[in-house]
Amino acid sequence: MQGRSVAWFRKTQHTKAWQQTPPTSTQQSDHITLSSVHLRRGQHDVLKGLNLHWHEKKVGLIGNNGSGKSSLIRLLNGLLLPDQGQVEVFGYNTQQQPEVLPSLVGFIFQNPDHQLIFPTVAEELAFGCQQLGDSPHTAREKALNLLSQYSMQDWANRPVSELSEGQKQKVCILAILIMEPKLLVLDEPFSALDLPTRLQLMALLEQSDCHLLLISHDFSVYEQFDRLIWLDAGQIRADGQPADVIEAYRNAVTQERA
Ligand SMILES: Nc1ncnc2c1ncn2[C@@H]1O[C@H](COP(=O)(O)OP(=O)(O)OP(=O)(O)O)[C@@H](O)[C@H]1O
Repeated sequence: MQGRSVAWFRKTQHTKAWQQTPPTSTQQSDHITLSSVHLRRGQHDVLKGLNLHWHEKKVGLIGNNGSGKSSLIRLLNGLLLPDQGQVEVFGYNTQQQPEVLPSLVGFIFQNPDHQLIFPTVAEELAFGCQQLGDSPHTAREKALNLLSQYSMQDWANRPVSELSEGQKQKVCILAILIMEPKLLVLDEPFSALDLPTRLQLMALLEQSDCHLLLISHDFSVYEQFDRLIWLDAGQIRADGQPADVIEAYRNAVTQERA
């Protein structure tokens, strides 16, 4: 997705849907389920009858370029809808109840510049709260509280444009976490970042209580993950403990190159 549309999505889609359509306890579940999902994009059958179900907190998604990872994650907040089959996120069908999804599912993309739209850090963080119905005063208080929680009080008035890439990505993550999504989806969020910054951001994510779905070509980030899914040409090729799935993927790539 291009940057402008990510910003647009955050600005327009994080509406007051949560207040308008509060999820009921009977509706909510801890599962995400894709049932017989077919997805066609352009001339490509990207997903071909995909069945996938998970409840684990930290799940990774790997696969070659073009295997369908980004398409799959866009099904989780209704940015894409399946041509056939169903997607249910915490009990909500993405076709039947799309209005609830922006409050449940947060996205972080590779390039923070595509996501950040306000001049200062505090304004950026407060924006999400205002979208969820807080007054400007309450939203700013929440932003300052969150910054203190992460020992970043002095970041409040820093101009976003003067932050490094890693610092911007940190602000992006906080700007989504402040909205308390139940699922946070990250598409290659660390690819431009050095090792210390990656470790710092992973630690930040691990402190949060939400479900994570992470796409990364850097497999070291999956060490502490509960589950890793390997998507190959729109189908699940392996699914299980990260170490096992990474080994299977590496072996397959090595054999295919031989
Ligand atoms: N906007 C689009 N219109 C048409 N086809 C698309 C579009 N975006 C992706 N595709 C096609 O869908 C298929 C899967 O792409 P997708 O971006 O989901 O793969 P990916 O696994 O995320 O790849 P990468 O690792 O390179 O980001 C590819 O064949 C791609 O050409």
